[in-house]
Amino acid sequence: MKGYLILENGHTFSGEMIGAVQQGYGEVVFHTGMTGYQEILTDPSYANQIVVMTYPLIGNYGINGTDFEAKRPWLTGFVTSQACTKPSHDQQEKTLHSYLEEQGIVGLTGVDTRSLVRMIRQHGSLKGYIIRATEAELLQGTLAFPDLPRDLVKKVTTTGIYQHTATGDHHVVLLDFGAKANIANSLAAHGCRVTVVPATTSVEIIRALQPDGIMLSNGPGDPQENRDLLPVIRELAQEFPVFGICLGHQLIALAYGAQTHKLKFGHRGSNHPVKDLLTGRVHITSQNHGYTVDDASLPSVLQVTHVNVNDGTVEGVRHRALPVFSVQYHPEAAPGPEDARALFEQFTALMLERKGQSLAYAT
Ligand SMILES: NC(=O)CC[C@H](N)C(=O)O
Repeated sequence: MKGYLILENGHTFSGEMIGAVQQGYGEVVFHTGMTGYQEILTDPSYANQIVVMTYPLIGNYGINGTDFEAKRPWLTGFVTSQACTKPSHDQQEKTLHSYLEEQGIVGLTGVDTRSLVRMIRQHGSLKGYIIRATEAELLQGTLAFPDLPRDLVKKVTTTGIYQHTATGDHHVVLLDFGAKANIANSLAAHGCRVTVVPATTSVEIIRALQPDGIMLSNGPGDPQENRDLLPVIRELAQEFPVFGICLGHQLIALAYGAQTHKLKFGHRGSNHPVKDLLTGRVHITSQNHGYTVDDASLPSVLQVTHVNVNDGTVEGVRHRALPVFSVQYHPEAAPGPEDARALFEQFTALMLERKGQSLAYAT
């Protein structure tokens, strides 16, 4: 069935509908990874976005039963140049098409993604619809492009407290702003017992859980929508080691008075070079963010620890006096390289130090 991606700047791209045959509306963003589409489909940070894959062949290893980042996708559409209909992998359980269909997500394939991505790079991110060609013809000229829903963190966060892992040397309370499963998995792999709590959990409840450290997760939307969470983060940082990833990083920066702004078209891919200013080493990182922390707005209590080699934006900070640090990229990878896994060791070292057992900032 023929379908269109209709952008707010008036441009239309045609293709074939896959997945659920319905309308999808969102911010159209692109991801440059060659693999990792299953993790991208289920990363809650993509809520209300239509994701365009720049790599031309997507779906060739199918969908397996293990690589999900969340129970369901939160994105509103998925665009490819070519969607593979006959995947081949020993763990493959279903095709990309059947997964999208089952999850009620619309996709469009056969799209000229090179020219689409060039347009997004020139204009900045754009809102758009995926829509059946017949429906689009009926609606011609009448489509409105309203602002996208706000406060997405409260939509995607867990509704209740739960234990991800029951045993471990350090008890980490993970504030779920739309957390990818691999954050809790990476913590567990580094010897942590993980309790996941809703984004709006109070300091009193978190304290009663007796954590050794606090993890602030990734999550969707504009970080500035979450100002109500900042006092909680500041208070937790006085008592516990805190590690923030992506949205968690942006919220730490906002909590200490920095500003964030929207990037022209964001960073989404699996090979973004980031320089660690403390060691001089460059790591290849997995990224997915549309906003960034303003370097010039950082208060003196926060030190920039990482920068993006491509565009110089802030990729990590640490507090000068407290055991609080964060990165804009994804050390839990999935999809992506594993260069940055040592950050989890840094976090466990800080928790050990709090217990009076070791030195912090092991390098
Ligand atoms: N992956 C994330 O946590 C993204 C953070 C934020 N929503 C952004 O787009 O910048």
